[in-house]
Amino acid sequence: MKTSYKTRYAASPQDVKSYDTTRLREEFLIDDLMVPNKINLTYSHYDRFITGSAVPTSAPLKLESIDALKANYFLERRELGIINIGAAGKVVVDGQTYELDHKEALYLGQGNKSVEFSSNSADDPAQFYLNSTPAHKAFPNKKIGKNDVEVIELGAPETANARTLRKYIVNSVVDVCQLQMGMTTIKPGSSWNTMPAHVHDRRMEVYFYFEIPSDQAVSHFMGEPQETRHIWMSNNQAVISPPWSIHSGSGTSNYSFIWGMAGENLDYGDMDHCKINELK
Ligand SMILES: O=C[C@H](O)[C@@H](O)CC(=O)C(=O)O
Ligand SMILES: [Zn+2]
Repeated sequence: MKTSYKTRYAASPQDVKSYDTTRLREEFLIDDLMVPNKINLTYSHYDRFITGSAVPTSAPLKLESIDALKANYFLERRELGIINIGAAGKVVVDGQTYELDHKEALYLGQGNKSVEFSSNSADDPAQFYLNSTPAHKAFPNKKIGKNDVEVIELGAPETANARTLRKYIVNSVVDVCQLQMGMTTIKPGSSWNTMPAHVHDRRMEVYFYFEIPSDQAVSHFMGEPQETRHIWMSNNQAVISPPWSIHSGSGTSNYSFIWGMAGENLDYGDMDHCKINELK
């Protein structure tokens, strides 16, 4: 069995106030991503959002259904977003092959029965990051190449938050039920993402941090705006952000991250911003 999964339940902000470092990490940190020759998944009860990775080496990896879905196949009642952060690879979906180069993405709609991941080179594998959410309507599969994304420049060097945000799977690029995904890259010399911070109680979010140098780290900030906590993150780790929580981070170097969201609406701009000098 090359597919395994863990379950994470939803926690209330009242409870999270009393969590120590260990408990906070047990509930929110995902630290088993990008393991070669495995599909590792985390099933969160926040919006039933699945976060995972597939790193095929010499043999392809098949996306199998997991017991938590009680489904005949993984995408029976789900949609899936895939972003490749490794070398070139392929995703074969019901006989159709999609070539995914570094930082290319694929949206798969509900109803696809067979999904198989492979790398073009076993020594330099593809690294597929996966986000999946419940879906009850089948939208067409779509590859999103580097030229298909919507690019926004945010922040400034003076406030150490200069970054480039790329929207890959949003409803202006591809038809989706509820999944949204994109990638943000912090510019050299800057460290802060998503600052000014925001919450969006309509949607939960998962952040996957990558391109962090091995001797550096990112401190991820979570919690209600007036009751924040932090989690130190290493390269290729993800963190679940409850709908009531801010999700912001500051690195000891620059880095990139993939954000994925699901919930009540598809309005990317629906955020309640927090005043920086009012955070606690
Ligand atoms: O709700 C939106 C998400 O938190 C991210 O898209 C924000 C982000 O990448 C950034 O500002 O750096
Ligand atoms: Zn957000």
